[in-house]
Amino acid sequence: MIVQKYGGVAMQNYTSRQRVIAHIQKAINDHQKVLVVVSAMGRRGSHYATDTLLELMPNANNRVEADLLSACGELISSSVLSSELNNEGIPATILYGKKAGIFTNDDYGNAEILQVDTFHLLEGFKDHSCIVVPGFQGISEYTSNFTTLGRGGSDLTAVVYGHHLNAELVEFYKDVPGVMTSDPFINQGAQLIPSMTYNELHKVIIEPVEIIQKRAAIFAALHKVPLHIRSLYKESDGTKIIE
Ligand SMILES: Nc1ncnc2c1ncn2[C@@H]1O[C@H](COP(=O)(O)OP(=O)(O)O)[C@@H](O)[C@H]1O
Ligand SMILES: N[C@@H](CC(=O)OP(=O)(O)O)C(=O)O
Repeated sequence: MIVQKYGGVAMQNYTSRQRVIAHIQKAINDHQKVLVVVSAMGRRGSHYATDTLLELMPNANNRVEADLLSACGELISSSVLSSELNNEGIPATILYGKKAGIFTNDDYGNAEILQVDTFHLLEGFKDHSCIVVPGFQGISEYTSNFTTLGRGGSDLTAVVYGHHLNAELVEFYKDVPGVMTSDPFINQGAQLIPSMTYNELHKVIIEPVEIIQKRAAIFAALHKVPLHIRSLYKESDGTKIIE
């Protein structure tokens, strides 16, 4: 069983999601079961991207409402992908809200995960090779409100599931070949790093555009979750994060 995470760029349109579906099919062939964590579609300006949704509430002073609004992006994305997988003949199911099992405190916008309940995921895998879950969100243990896990938080969702489900691997499909010596969109001479330690990964996570969310990298290092960061588009081997 593996976990795959697809970010906003991978989920942005039908064509990119066709690549997502091809990677999921391959994962089912190779690993039998795959948990797919998705982010909201696209970047600022795309209809359902997190930043676009948040523009609907420019003066948000109620963090309950802001988190509910942001969580909608991943709910849209996961429902669309699950439907497209089924249309392609890949029987997938979607789990969200309490059934996704990520329970948090009430620190809206940057909630802390208090408990992970994998019951419904394990039940789902009895009948399905593929389960799709919206990333970036949890449910408050105290109020049952939607909460979010900090910007870039779908990475954390994926790593947390990887740990609690004892996944063989957590894969991240990005718009870069893997982790490079620096951001290739800034430095064209950047080189792919084929493998690195958790410590080395930590050093290349530089704001504002983090290759992987810092909280996710810290959690992965703490629990030794095996990570593979790779390209959605190119048949590159990407970067393996090893101890
Ligand atoms: N060292 C690095 N190697 C590769 N990409 C990097 C690096 N540092 C920053 N980045 C940036 O990280 C981005 C990928 O992260 P992100 O956009 O959060 O992915 P996604 O949302 O698709 O999961 C790349 O588009 C790139 O601009
Ligand atoms: N959509 C959320 C969560 C996330 O992880 O997105 P992405 O995987 O596209 O970075 C955000 O923009 O913060």
